Amino acid sequence: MLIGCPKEIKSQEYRVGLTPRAAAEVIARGHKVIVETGAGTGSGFPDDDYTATGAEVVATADEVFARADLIVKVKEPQAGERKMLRDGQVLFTYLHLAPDPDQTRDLLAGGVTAIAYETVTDGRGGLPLLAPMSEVAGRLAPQSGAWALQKANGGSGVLMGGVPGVRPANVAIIGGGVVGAAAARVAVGMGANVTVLDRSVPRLSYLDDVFMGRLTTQYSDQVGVAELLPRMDMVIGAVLIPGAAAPKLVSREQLALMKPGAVLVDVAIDQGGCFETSRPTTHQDPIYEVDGIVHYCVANMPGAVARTSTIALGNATMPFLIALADNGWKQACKDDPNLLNGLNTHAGHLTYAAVGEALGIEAITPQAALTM
Ligand SMILES: NC(=O)C1=CN([C@@H]2O[C@H](COP(=O)(O)OP(=O)(O)OC[C@H]3O[C@@H](n4cnc5c(N)ncnc54)[C@H](O)[C@@H]3O)[C@@H](O)[C@H]2O)C=CC1
Ligand SMILES: CC(=O)C(=O)O
Ligand SMILES: [Mg+2]
Repeated sequence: MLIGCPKEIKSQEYRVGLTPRAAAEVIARGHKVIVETGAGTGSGFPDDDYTATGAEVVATADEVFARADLIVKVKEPQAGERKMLRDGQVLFTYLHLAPDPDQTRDLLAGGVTAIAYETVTDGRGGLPLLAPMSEVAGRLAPQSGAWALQKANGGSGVLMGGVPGVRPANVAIIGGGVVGAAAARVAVGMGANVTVLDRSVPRLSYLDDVFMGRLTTQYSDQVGVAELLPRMDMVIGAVLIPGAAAPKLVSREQLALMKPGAVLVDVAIDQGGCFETSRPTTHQDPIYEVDGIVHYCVANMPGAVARTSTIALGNATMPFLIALADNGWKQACKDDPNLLNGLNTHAGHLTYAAVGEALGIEAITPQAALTM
């Protein structure tokens, strides 16, 4: 199989979908690899690292898209990339379709077989291809939020850890999954006073256990969130209902409950965001203010630490990439129901129910797609 990896073109996205190690692995199994020149540079992998594995480095994304059977990427295909995708081509990347009707329409119109990293499962209730980037974004969230709290950035001027005699920042993390736990770890480490909210009591028990009294857990309901807001210096949004549009947990009206210069970090922005006033921002222009509250809503946070993120993502995608290359997408998905859960579009059909519900498009089952 010919596997193609273009250079990412989303704003300030320095990750790459295929590491030289992954290229070496599939080439050793008899496959061919083409990589766009410069694709790995932002992650510290020059073209030579790819050519050393036997991969072919080509000058343009057009050539990668025109020749490859399987395209491996990081971010959802941008409008220009979607024009280059072909009927029957397999795309393996993050998609986040629920809040993105334009992308969904283009993938369906193009007849692309698209497997979304964020909905591949592991059979233990986890999302193995989302988790590594959630670990990164979670660790970054308090750091980015602390920067936004600084006066020069519009924040209230509160230091995360306080100082002797002055209280630390109050930080609420809504959603205690992978992002939430990683964010808690860093926020606690910075000395903040941390509360984690979740709807899963077993998850709250787990966090209560592992943090051994260094944070507070709270069941997440509307009244509880509203009661917390007036005291918080920072609220980190980290909820997920897999594949679905994020539920809105803080309304615009509720911003008035918050302290002026408090910060909202909406990590769930890639699924549409969990605060009503969130809209996606970029690393170039990461924050904006609504009613005196600073919003940080970067949809590709891990791109900021591309070296770490690319290697972590490459480790996680490698076994699935090998299965797709060795067996073809259909057999690989028949063999592995967890990979099949990643299928979001095939031959003009949407194959993920939660995306269909969010966008009002009828979805078929992924099993039905295997018969087409
Ligand atoms: N902006 C970025 O660059 C990145 C964003 N993400 C996003 O972060 C979000 C969280 O991802 P993970 O932590 O991996 O998901 P996860 O599935 O590990 O955790 C989500 C948690 O949210 C909880 N939850 C669901 N509804 C809730 C509610 N109404 N109130 C409180 N908790 C609720 C669930 O019980 C679960 O514990 C996702 O939208 C993901 O795509 C992940 C990586 C990078
Ligand atoms: C998860 C995701 O969208 C990202 O890492 O950018
Ligand atoms: Mg994203």
